[in-house]
Amino acid sequence: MAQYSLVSGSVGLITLKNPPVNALGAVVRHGIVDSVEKALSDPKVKSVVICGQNGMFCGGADIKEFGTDMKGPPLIPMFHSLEAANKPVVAAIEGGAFGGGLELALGCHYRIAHSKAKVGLPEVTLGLLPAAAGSQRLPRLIGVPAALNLITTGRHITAAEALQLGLVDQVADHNTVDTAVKFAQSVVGKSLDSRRISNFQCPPVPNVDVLFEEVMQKIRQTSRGAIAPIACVQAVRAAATLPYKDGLQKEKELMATLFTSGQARSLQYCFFAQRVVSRWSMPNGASWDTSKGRPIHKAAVIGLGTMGRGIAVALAQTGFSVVAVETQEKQFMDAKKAVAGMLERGAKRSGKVAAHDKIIYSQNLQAIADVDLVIEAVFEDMALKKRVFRQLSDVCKPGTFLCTNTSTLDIDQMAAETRQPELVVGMHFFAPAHVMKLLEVVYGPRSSPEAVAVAMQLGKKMGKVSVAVGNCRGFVGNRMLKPYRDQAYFLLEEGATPELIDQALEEFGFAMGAFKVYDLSGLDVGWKVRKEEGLVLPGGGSGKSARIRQGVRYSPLGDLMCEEGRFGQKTGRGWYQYDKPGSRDAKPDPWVHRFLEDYRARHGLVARRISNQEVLERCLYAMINEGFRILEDGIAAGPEDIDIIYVFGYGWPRHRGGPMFYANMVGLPIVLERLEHFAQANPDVPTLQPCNLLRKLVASGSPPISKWREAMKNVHSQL
Ligand SMILES: CC/C=C\CC(=O)SCCNC(=O)CCNC(=O)[C@H](O)C(C)(C)COP(=O)(O)OP(=O)(O)OC[C@H]1O[C@@H](n2cnc3c(N)ncnc32)[C@H](O)[C@@H]1OP(=O)(O)O
Repeated sequence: MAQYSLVSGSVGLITLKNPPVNALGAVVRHGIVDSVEKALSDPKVKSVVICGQNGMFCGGADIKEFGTDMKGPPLIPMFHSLEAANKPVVAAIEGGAFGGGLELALGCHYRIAHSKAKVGLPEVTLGLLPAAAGSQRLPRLIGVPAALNLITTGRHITAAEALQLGLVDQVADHNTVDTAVKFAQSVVGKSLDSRRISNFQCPPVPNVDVLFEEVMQKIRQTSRGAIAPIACVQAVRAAATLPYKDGLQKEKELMATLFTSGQARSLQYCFFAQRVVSRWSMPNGASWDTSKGRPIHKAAVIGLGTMGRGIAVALAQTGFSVVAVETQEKQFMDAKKAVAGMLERGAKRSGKVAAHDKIIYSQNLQAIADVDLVIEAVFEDMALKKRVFRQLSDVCKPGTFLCTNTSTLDIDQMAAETRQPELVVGMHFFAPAHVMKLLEVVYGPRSSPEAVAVAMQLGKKMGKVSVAVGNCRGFVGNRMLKPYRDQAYFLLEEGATPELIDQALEEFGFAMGAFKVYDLSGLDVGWKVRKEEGLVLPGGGSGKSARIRQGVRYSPLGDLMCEEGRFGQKTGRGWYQYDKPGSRDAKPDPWVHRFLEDYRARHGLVARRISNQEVLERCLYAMINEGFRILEDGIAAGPEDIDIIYVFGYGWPRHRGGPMFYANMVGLPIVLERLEHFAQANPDVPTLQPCNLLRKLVASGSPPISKWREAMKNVHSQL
């Protein structure tokens, strides 16, 4: 609702009330229309202030209404009537004004923001554009380049930046509403013509066509197929080149396309999914609202390789005291230098002081005796990790949480080495750990709810999107990656090239195709693991058994590449060629094509034409099928958990919502039918066999993704 009151004898105060963010739902919109009418028709009222309750101006349109028939007054006429009012209207912005909330403020004659408030037009992140005249008013107010930046990125800016851009008129340090009321009184009688933004011309931009051409080109390169950023540019261009009324019409047309698009649905799903996963639960019933963590003041990182360095930096930048331990002399010296550099660069970017003093370096494990939490990041070797956990259990004070950054290994085996296995959890960071947003928090059968709560809270403090998952090989992310990668290799055997597969995946929207990722992360990493698993045969093996391991189809292509010393970017040669070792510019390599032809000839394989569609279906449906198995096994609490992991950790295009949401969009019967088809053609690939949960969902009429959790309830959990 919106509450109306008369304050200071002459100011009509309209307070938006719709917790938690005062979104502009139908009831609020009715409330605003009624209140404005009261204020404008009351002769006692000389000016109007609009604010939001509980320190929050307005989080924008109510996103939950988007899928409905959206009754109630529309926003644009409401903002026009505010702007046309003959009494000054002032927005008092506390907390934040986002999307429709900022558009409401732009309809007012003046804007006053609290110094801690943030404002922005984040519609693009929801697959939309600011279509309550925001795309037309903002460029007229702050100029085309600045508006383009805010609208196409959706970034939230501080009150200080908003003041500098001329987006707000004043910044208040104390009571914003009081300040706004006084301000409103002070401007009574002043002409409002110059305050009505829709009357403004956009400040002229030299070479406007060139500017838009450049921006559009950049956006096409970076948007990975997302349509909303492009529509945003087109809408701002309309503001820059057309009269307000025509620009508004263009905004409406562009929005009509976006509003019902699958991309908007996907992005809005991601918005809510991100919030759903923060409300974690474990199969034993423990959950975010019943389990409390403990405060962490001092943490330790064990092992200062790539991951350990990133984790130490992330912790220090969050404000934790960190003991960084590395026992090998050379690695220790290299790490100290590298971490200092990372902190310096981070400080330069953020404008904050580098947090060097937060980190104490040591080569001695005894230095961590008094820490509250340890994150182990030593080499991915179970014997080594077990030894480290035994030592940690001896050295640390009782009650210290012991976390492992393993990306695949069984955390329960590590817990078994300690005196308090209930304090052991996985904290699987993604490289580079100080940059990547995702954190998989892995609970084992003995992990306590308190330990999970601590890891989840720590992740949140570090600015990570933390997802609680169960303990199995590869957890959620890497477990699903395996069938995807297997299919990519099988497709090479059947006639594809790395370029063909990567192009299909990148056109789909992945940041990088499977083979570019291999080259980036190093082919030798997986080779080492496969060797330990006994999968690697010299020369890839021979005869029929060369392409079968433990009864299932296996491609030795990755092993053969490693035998050639082709480890990827680091050696300047991998699935692509690079100018020099360490270079990132991947070029197709005729050597790889010949290598594949020789391989096929050796194994009697006849290359066939492989379409982009087949690449997508084989790679993605195999991955999705594993996702359903993960749900079936109770390793992830719901499809949202899987999708958020893929969007934040694996370069899955957000505008496609995550693998499980994508399956829901494609249609479960289609996914099932294609998997059945591929499974029949590849009986030696068990990961293509459709799993029971998928079959069950299809048999029960393919309910929408929001109902999958119900269907999962009756499926047996292995935890
Ligand atoms: C014609 C079209 C016109 C206009 C288009 C729009 O306005 S689209 C909406 C544009 N607004 C946004 O994108 C803002 C979305 N919200 C946020 O970014 C954050 O919620 C916000 C406002 C910065 C607050 O962040 P905070 O971390 O404090 O809270 P949290 O994100 O956890 O949100 C709390 C709960 O509020 C729900 N919520 C937030 N915004 C909206 C919204 N606009 N509509 C509906 N619901 C919203 C959010 O889901 C949380 O709910 P919960 O059930 O607690 O998970």
